[in-house]
Amino acid sequence: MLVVQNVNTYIGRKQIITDASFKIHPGDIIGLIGPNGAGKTTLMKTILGLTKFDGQIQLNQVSVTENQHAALAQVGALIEHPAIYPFLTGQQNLALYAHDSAACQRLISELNMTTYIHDQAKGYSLGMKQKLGIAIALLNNPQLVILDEPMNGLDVEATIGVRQLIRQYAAQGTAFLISSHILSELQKVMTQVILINHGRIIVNQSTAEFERLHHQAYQLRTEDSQLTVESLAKNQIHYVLDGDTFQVNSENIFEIQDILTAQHVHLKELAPISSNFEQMVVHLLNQQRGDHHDN
Ligand SMILES: Nc1ncnc2c1ncn2[C@@H]1O[C@H](COP(=O)(O)OP(=O)(O)OP(=O)(O)O)[C@@H](O)[C@H]1O
Repeated sequence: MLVVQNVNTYIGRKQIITDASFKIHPGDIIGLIGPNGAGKTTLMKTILGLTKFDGQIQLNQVSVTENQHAALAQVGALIEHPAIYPFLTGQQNLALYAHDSAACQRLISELNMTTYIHDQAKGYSLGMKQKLGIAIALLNNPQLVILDEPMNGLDVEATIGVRQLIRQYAAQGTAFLISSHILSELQKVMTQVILINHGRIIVNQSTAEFERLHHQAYQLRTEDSQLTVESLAKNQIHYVLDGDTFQVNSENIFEIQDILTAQHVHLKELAPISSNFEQMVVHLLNQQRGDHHDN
């Protein structure tokens, strides 16, 4: 559906995105993550034809450029601050974009906005504006929805509501590209993760693949802890021992199994320690910096 190929984005003379390539398919929920200033918003703006870039961006085989936006009719977006007219009511703001008023009413009630939708938007709180911005992005059954920090300012109930809406739309084929610093929140919905650092995509994987490949820690128990301690130490394999449970790094688990087999020590348990997505991301970014001290 969306193909981004060898894209370089420039702001002024500064290159912000370098050689970005990825695809988005119907129903994908892509979590776009990365440190402050990594280029997430710029990448989103580039897809929306709002920046200078070279390379190819195509939506359903139709090119998007800085001056060619026809393909974007099927794209809903919320980038930075929602584009809301303050002297119009929420309802009037939505009506500016809505093709189908019944679908618009459904969104208002799904996002719990009925009590204030007829008030002027200038009196809305941050979260109320955010919900209105999300509603605008979801109007008219878009094929692709781009959301920059959508959970900004949302309370718990609104966060759950937006999460459910994202899942519901994705199940019907809408694709999402969502940036957020709240990784635990993104983790609940995303099916694919794109990690960007210094304007370069360093990871583009399904969340299942990401967790499998970047899982750092495993726990293992054997039938002979003492012999296991001696064998691991002799082979200079780092471990932490708690009772009879060893915590080891994922990159060592095949070697450990070979060592234990050679010593005729049987495994009682070998299992990944429940994944902490945040730690995995920090570890990857630290690896990029050539620094291995995770916090
Ligand atoms: N209008 C601009 N003029 C100059 N530099 C810019 C402009 N907009 C963005 N940049 C630079 O581009 C880089 C990427 O910024 P961007 O806003 O895309 O990052 P981000 O990943 O969205 O960050 P954050 O998580 O803080 O929102 C930063 O170094 C930023 O300083």
